[in-house]
Amino acid sequence: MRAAYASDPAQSRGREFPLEAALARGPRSQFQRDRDRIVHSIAFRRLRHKTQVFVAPDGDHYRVRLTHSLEVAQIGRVIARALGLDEDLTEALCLAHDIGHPPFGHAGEDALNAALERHGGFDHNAQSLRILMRIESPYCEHDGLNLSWEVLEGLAKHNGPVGMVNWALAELDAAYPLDLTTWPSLEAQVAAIADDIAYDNHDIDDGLRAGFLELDELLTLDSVADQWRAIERKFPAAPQDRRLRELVRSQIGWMVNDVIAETNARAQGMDCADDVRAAGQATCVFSTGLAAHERRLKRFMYDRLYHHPQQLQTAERARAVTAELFAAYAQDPALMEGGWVSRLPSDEPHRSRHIADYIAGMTDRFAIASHAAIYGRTPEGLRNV
Ligand SMILES: Nc1nc2c(ncn2[C@H]2C[C@H](O)[C@@H](COP(=O)(O)OP(=O)(O)OP(=O)(O)O)O2)c(=O)[nH]1
Repeated sequence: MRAAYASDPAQSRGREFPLEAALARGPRSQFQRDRDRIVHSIAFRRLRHKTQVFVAPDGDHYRVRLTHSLEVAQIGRVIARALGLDEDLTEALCLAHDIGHPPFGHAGEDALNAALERHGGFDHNAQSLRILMRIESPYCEHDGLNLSWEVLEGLAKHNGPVGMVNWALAELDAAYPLDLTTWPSLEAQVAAIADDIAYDNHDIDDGLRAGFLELDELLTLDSVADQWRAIERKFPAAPQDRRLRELVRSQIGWMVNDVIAETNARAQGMDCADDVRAAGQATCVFSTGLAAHERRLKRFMYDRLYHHPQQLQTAERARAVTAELFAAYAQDPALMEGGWVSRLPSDEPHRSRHIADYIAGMTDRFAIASHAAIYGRTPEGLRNV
């Protein structure tokens, strides 16, 4: 049953470019249409070759941004349904939340941010909106996918109210105001916490698979050790790899149930979606106990996996490759493919931002191939799994 504080597609604030009446009356709700526009986008398909944790992994079982986004959507839908929220809006937000990531994940983002230092910097969340509102343009009548206000609002405020507004977001917000200073809908808050639940857990799985993490190290975290002991008691004879899958599954279940209970309690008395926006604080959160565990887990993952010496080395290489691509296109824009050369603005900051848009849209493998074509050798030291 739809909760009073759920977003209602029939009450959507609309789109930047109004839909033809015939389209608006079709069989799908507005948020269903948004979800479908995202699934059919090129930017979404490119996520299959974008870094989650490991750059261009050779192993088929590692997460990439696409499989991560699908896992986020699965978790988001479970939470949304339990809370009576709009599942289509939640799913649209989960599927689109990483669309602005450049190649090589955070390393690529750091390099583009440095390249645009004098031109306002680069931020993957703002870039998601730039892609969806301006860059990917499958329609004849306007630029962008022309998504509902609620989807754009949720993406812009993936991390809550926006304090420091990046230039890209400022530009889009000026054209189509997104109320950046309030909290977003509960659907957006669910998508954000589903993102954390998904990567907190699948990165354990991938870290163990890659040999960057060891089970003994993980068991130094009390809550993980408790769950592991329960699994050992329940399945004393099961092979280790299955028990590890049970561990990840058990932790996801624990987190999901905790979020549902805590959010349910906090949302009591809210009568509409705008009550969530006006709450002045997050409504969809972990309980205090689980939040403390999750912080410890994240710290552990940064120390042992994301900032593992081998990962830092790869990141250094990825930053260099991205910076070298930027330098090459800045010096000779004709190296860019397709219509990117003919659309190149002549003035700054627009010229540099255009080049950053071109690079940010690349998959890991396209960036590696482009670098190889320009510099005459395949960049080394990027892959480690
Ligand atoms: N290899 C590597 N992976 C990282 C690093 N920092 C984060 N990650 C991975 C861990 C997660 O799978 C994922 C989390 O980053 P996201 O950009 O998806 O979320 P984050 O919370 O940083 O930002 P967001 O919520 O999107 O504003 O990226 C890093 O320094 N190196």
